[in-house]
Amino acid sequence: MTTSPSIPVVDLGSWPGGSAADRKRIASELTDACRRVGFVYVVNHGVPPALLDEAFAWSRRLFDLPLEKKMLAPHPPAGSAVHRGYSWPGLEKVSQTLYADGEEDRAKQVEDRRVSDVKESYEIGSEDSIQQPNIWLPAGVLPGFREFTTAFYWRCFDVAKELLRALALALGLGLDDEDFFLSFHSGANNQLRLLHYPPVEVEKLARDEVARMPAHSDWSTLTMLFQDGNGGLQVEDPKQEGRFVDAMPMRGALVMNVGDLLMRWSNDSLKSTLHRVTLPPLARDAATAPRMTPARYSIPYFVSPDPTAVVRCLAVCADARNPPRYPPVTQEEYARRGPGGTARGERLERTDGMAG
Ligand SMILES: O=C(O)CCC(=O)C(=O)O
Ligand SMILES: [Fe+2]
Repeated sequence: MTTSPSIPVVDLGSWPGGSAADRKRIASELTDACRRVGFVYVVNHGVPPALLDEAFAWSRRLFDLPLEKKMLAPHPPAGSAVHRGYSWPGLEKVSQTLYADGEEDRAKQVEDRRVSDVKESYEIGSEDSIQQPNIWLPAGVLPGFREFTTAFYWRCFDVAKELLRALALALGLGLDDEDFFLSFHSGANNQLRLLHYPPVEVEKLARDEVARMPAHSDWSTLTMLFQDGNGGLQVEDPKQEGRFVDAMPMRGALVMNVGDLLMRWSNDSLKSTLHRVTLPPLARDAATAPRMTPARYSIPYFVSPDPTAVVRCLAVCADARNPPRYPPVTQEEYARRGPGGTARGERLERTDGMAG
């Protein structure tokens, strides 16, 4: 399996216990990738391949359950602020309205989508979150699922903490204050998402008669994504608006991307890049294209600040010639605005009113 040339690869292997020089180099590589592309493959991140295989196996077991069993943990109806539990195929419709730089009132492009996404998902948060209580299947339906996924949630946060430390180090926040971002992230407001895209007709996907996940950015500080080997994730080319490149699967790697809040914190110097899930590369070749795409499983982990954390433009990212572009906002307020809330003059709309 290959990677995409335009998405950098960063090896985190010598980050823990590495020399100061090693850590600086890794931190700069990661942060440069966030500046240029907003997406980066991270290898040797510390989640063992066997644990990832187990996570995907639990995801398969969950989605293999009959619909009526999965519906025993239903995602709350549209309009609810709670984004937990099982979303059945067609419930969610991701769309994004793009606005000219920072201006909320001038629509540059308005997407009016009539099709729903052919995917199902299950959202898990921390057991400590009061605002976002988990919605579990009744005991006995998938024994072991709750225990595995809650432990996996915190395992992912261990990796996220190192990524947040590296970003703080390279941005030069204070005197080597690696823990700057961590002080806003207790981990309780993150979200683990299991995603399953069932096979769909290649022709229909190619003609936009069905969708998997249309272009959007994430609301998080950062997102870590684990994907299976089937492909389909695409990332907007930072040099050419509207052109998307494949983020090819790379076994064992995670794909990290900058979310809207980190972009806001960094005064747009780190990029929250549009991405989407569409036809996998194999299915685009007319000569060999199967009639149906393979199924796709992916596991994003959205890392967000605590609800009362104030996201304020970092002093090191602004000066007289480049003043702060956004007023300070709490995570809570930012999330509460829901569709129409702007991170960088963009809107992310979902049928359930929440986003990762
Ligand atoms: O399935 C994927 O690879 C993408 C998921 C994603 O972008 C999201 O859930 O925000
Ligand atoms: Fe996303």
